[in-house]
Amino acid sequence: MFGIGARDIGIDLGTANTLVYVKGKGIAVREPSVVAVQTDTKQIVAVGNDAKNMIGRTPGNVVALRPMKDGVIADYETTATMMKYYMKEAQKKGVFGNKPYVMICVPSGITAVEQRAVIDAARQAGARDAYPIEEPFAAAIGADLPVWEPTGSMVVDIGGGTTEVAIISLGGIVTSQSIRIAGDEMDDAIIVYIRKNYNLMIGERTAEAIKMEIGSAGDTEGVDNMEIRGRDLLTGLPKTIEITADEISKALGDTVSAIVDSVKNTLEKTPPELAADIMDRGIVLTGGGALLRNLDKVISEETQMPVIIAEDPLDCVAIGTGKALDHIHLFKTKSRDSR
Ligand SMILES: Nc1ncnc2c1ncn2[C@@H]1O[C@H](COP(=O)(O)OP(=O)(O)OP(=O)(O)O)[C@@H](O)[C@H]1O
Repeated sequence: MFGIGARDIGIDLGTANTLVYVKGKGIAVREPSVVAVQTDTKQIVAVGNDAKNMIGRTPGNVVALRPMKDGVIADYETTATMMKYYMKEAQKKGVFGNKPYVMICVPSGITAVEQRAVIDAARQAGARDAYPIEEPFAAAIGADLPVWEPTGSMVVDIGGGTTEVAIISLGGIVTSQSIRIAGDEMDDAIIVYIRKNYNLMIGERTAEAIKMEIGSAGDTEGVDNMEIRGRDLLTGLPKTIEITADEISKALGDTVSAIVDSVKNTLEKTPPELAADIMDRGIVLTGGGALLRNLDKVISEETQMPVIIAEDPLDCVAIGTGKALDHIHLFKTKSRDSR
């Protein structure tokens, strides 16, 4: 009676953003994975965009937390509450019915206990049942790669907390690597560069804005300078400076190299037949980090392989969780086997 319905949902519980995908409807919720909490009572005062706007701007008794910083669940209780909140938001919009099946993509660094806890939280939030899916696998499905066929596909998902590199064939991950270096690390590198070179303290949100506006993995030709504001560490007063794209490219150098190395390491471990398939199809980049200017070119130069940025890289994982619902029987078997 309760088969797989048109209103089952997929959740991309990302370290930077959480997306809820409703089967037959598309993406229903897209918000930052941020929660603002009252420090004394532990009460949640805001979630998502409202909470993100509070980062670095809260009074003493409120903290804006990213409960999944660095690709792992740093704060389980808050993560579970946040996920429930987003499921309720989607439900409020009337986009899914009672008791949907839920496919959840969790950061790959997550432990079995944490995974269990997230699944339980989804059940508590009203899921009939919930199944975990590995992030690069979901990204590959979302990027329309032929994951179920006996041919090699390679996906590099560059998110906020982690970069996941995986070779996929016949519905499984053949080889993969996950490093805790991605978008957040790029923001931190910009903060450190500006502090060291200009004695100027800038916040996470400013660093992210700089990365998105003028950041580049390589060539910076045609990219304008940018005016940025922060606090002068010598005088303690607010100050505006102008920085060039070349400087930011230099600041991002180590992070970009780490991502490229991880791609190369994974390629080295790839069986030759699959490597040949990937050579034909190209390496596919997903996740918000795929949008860093010229990152595709740099990876292509370094690996001598074609590199393609997926359509809607920020949505691939969520779309993949949604599409994976069509194959939920496979995930049910897997989850039963691991119990
Ligand atoms: N245009 C852009 N240029 C560079 N980076 C970008 C751009 N747009 C988004 N990003 C970065 O992408 C990251 C978020 O990507 P995404 O939403 O795929 O991560 P996530 O799935 O939440 O994280 P994870 O995969 O680590 O769990 C952030 O670090 C953000 O700053």
